[in-house]
Amino acid sequence: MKLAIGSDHAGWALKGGVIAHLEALGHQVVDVGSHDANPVDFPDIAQALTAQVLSGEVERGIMVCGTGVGAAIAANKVRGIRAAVCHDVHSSHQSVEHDDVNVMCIGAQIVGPWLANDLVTAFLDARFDDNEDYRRRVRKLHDMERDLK
Ligand SMILES: O=C(CO)[C@H](O)[C@H](O)[C@H](O)COP(=O)(O)O
Repeated sequence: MKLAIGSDHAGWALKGGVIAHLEALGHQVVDVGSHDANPVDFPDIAQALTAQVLSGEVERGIMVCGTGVGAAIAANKVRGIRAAVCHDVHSSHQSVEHDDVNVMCIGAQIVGPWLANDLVTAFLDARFDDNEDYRRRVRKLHDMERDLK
């Protein structure tokens, strides 16, 4: 899969290992930054990453910040993005299967490199389970987004 990955300074070191893992699995990875440990603001990186997803340049995105929380808040501000913090393997795949999540967020202060690799693998291996209930719920998310003032 072609995907985008981004991090702030807190997620930068973990991101390097995740990229190596994903490339070893054969994924094509677009790194939208940051590219060093200097402080950056996660909303700026989330904007660059979500733009890649919405343009169709990549299928999905992965954000790494300190906790995953700021990255998820930022990404969810963008119409068309369904982002989730995923720190366990079950949520990592079910978030795609049931909720059609397109941006996964992980916290480098919360998970280590081995678990991070398992999480992103579960996320990318998962496919939306296209049944009526899940479709209806995702449609309602779109409706809520459309009705935002
Ligand atoms: O986790 C984060 C946001 O939810 C960020 O990655 C930062 O770790 C957090 O905001 C702390 O920022 P700092 O500049 O590293 O103190």
